[in-house]
Amino acid sequence: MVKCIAPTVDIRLNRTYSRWIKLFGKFFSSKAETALSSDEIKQLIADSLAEYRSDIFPDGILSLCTDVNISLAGKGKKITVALTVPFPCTFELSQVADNLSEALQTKVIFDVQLQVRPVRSHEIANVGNIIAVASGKGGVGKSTTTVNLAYALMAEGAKVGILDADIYGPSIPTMLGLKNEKPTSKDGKLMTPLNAQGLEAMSIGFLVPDEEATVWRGPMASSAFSQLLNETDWSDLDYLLIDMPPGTGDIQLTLAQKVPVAAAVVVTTPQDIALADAAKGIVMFDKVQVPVLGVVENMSYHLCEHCGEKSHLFGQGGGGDIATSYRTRLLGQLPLDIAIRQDADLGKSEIIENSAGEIALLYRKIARNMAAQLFYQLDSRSPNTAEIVTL
Ligand SMILES: Nc1ncnc2c1ncn2[C@@H]1O[C@H](COP(=O)(O)OP(=O)(O)OP(=O)(O)O)[C@@H](O)[C@H]1O
Repeated sequence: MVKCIAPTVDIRLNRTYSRWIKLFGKFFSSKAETALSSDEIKQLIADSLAEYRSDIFPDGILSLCTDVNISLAGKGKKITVALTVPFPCTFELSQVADNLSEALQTKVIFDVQLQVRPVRSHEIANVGNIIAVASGKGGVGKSTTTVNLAYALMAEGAKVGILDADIYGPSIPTMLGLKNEKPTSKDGKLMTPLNAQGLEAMSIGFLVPDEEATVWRGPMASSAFSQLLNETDWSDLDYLLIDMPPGTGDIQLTLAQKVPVAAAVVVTTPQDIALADAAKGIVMFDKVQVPVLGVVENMSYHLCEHCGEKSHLFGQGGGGDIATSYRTRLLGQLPLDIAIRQDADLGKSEIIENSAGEIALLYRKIARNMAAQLFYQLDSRSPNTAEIVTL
């Protein structure tokens, strides 16, 4: 009988790469000195993807990816891992690929397809999941955070839109560098959203002068908002982020009820007064059965430009405490940083400027956490999926 020997390729594990050696465990110790067969390499990669653990992959990468295909080209000079993921996570997977490349001493690349399923059914055409970004108190950086999270989701691989529900003080046009722009319409019925570097945007600020909307009463403001939501020609978005008006009054409650929001994120600063209002925000979403994915703590700390020392100007630990008290989670913390303020004023974003910069990476991590939470908490196969409340 002829014994079939799998062809070997010139790939050996990198002995010095301790993190992955630990992961590969006994396989490494038996194989480190020998060239590996292509089947062994594929198995090794599959095992390491299954074993990998992080906040967004608590049960490994393979447990939730589909269409996984590992292929070797050019006699093992390049390994491609093709897979489909249910939430955007490009940066984390690129780090995994880098680690594998180093451990195997050959180029490993991930060919990632994103397939985000809507967790709540609704009538808004071409929109997957609607996420409300809210704050109990004004001025905590909710709009700035919404814009940066939108770009961060895009950098992680998603198609994203932003809807400015802050009818009384729309700041999204300025923050996207679209002040004085007007939406057009192809059919005279639906408005084509404006496009800011790939991010689709709609705001009352594009349609009426600021002073005009400021005097609208509640019902007028909420019907203007419904029109913006329903009469915009979005193009196949994975996520639509809604920049909610600050506060927890009637207008916010009406919007939270009227819009088929899949979930909400609450932005706060660590000051006591902001935290108390953030708590009211969480309670408001609870009331209308909109799950809160977590809290983003903005202006958490300041890093001294000269000595690098971290100072907590507005207090410390508040965002985490409130998340724990209200049984949600802290999605992340952002510094008080002049670059964030300047970008917002100039209609730019750190993520567009440099998607691998320090601040961009913080926003990207929060965006991944948010999208992963939406998937895990509200996976439509789970009994926790929100009921649609139609009023
Ligand atoms: N992390 C940050 N570092 C520095 N400046 C920030 C940060 N976040 C927001 N800002 C600045 O704080 C100001 C308020 O931000 P923003 O308009 O986003 O707040 P808001 O909560 O949306 O306000 P409101 O809803 O009351 O209009 C802006 O000038 C913005 O540039």
